[in-house]
Amino acid sequence: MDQVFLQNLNVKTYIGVFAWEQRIQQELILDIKIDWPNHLSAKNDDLTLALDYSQVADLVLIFCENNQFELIETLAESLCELLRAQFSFSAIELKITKPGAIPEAEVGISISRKYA
Ligand SMILES: Nc1nc2c(c(=O)[nH]1)N=C([C@H](O)[C@@H](O)CO)CN2
Repeated sequence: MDQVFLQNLNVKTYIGVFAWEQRIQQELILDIKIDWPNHLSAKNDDLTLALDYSQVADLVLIFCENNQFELIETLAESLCELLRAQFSFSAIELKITKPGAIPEAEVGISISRKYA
């Protein structure tokens, strides 16, 4: 399946399990891959038939700015549901990296969801 992707999307959000984290916005890096049949938009050279990555980015940025979770897993699930409701795709892969969470490594989670 073709995909539309956004890589290294930098968002700011309230995220974390600790009290100090719940008072400050932190940076997360998102990599998003969404299954989308790109041949239709290509054939017609028509953005309305494409999955517009700008619209995806705007939705994700606004959601992150306006919501707060403890776990990045919860944010990931919520974002997949939000994007699926808006754009009706059949599958999504989402990776969230939390820079600076621990000094020794780059850490995060990834999820993959398929819909009927
Ligand atoms: N699998 C996860 N592990 C951890 C998370 C998380 O969201 N998912 N969060 C934390 C803390 O918030 C940490 O990032 C603070 O530095 C720890 N482990």
